[in-house]
Amino acid sequence: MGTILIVDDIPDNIKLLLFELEDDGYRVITATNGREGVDSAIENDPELILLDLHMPVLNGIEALKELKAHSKTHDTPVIIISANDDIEDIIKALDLGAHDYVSKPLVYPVLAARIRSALRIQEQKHALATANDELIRLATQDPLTGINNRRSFFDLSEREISRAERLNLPSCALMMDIDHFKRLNDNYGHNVGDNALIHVTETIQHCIRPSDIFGRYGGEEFVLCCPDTNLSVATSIGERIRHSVEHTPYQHEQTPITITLSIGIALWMPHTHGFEETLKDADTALYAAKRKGRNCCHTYSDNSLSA
Ligand SMILES: Nc1nc2c(ncn2[C@@H]2O[C@H](COP(=O)(O)OP(=O)(O)OP(=O)(O)O)[C@@H](O)[C@H]2O)c(=O)[nH]1
Repeated sequence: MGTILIVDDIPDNIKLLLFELEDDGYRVITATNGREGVDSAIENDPELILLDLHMPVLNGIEALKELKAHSKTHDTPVIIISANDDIEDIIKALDLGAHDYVSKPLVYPVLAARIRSALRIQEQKHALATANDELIRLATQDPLTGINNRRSFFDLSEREISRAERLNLPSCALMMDIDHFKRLNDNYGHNVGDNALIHVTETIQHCIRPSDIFGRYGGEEFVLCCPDTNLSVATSIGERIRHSVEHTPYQHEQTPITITLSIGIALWMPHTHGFEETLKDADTALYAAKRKGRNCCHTYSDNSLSA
């Protein structure tokens, strides 16, 4: 059972309700004017608020406005307790976001049913929000490594590139592919391969800035978008990643397994072409790095951009 905050300036009203609600198993906290009520709601985070309309210091409508404007309480259901002739105020309160209202004299079983209904709806809202978060996570995260999947990488990097275009800033793409990963799978099994992918992900994460967009592009291929970054900085980022992966072996039981990366780097300049083109350039550079013998970085050179 949750906590209910009663805000009412008449002690006898509070006493009556408190007795009934506690009897139903709720924890009850109380306040005797709107000001106290808002402060108590922010401090105690109740599941529901019973708010009287006519009160000194801050009346019910003013208190409701404050509750709906505060990040800690804007989602807390509020049931207004009103007199029968409060029609205008009841309409105002519902328009301001009150969940429901009950008229005095209170009929407790009706109020109790409305409280249960409000709490049920609140619970469903939370469950929906959690399910929504989970859907977003599934749609954007690579399930093995937890980093951006390809689609999320594209979405986030497109957003950054639009910003870079507006601010006239260069950006870079790095394509990174584990060398001879098939051998690792063949020698140690697919599960060890999976754990090695997680290990490489974590090693790369230690080398990048929070503003960089990191994603898993495919099986053993990773991609990085570095906004506001020129080619010489991107080359040092690439070299830092390459060096770190090579010198942070994956520990399989007693055996350290050295993993290396080949990295292709390409520059994107504002007002030239889309970032997808730069990703293709980085991919071309990656294959040049593979041809050069692997475990190295190669920079795509297009004189019109890098000159
Ligand atoms: N364990 C594991 N292996 C994967 C995953 N995705 C792709 N792979 C494997 O990665 C390997 C990639 O092999 P190749 O494309 O031949 O490349 P490579 O062996 O890394 O060789 P080079 O890229 O040329 O250095 C294949 O054996 C895939 O099965 C995954 O999620 N987990």
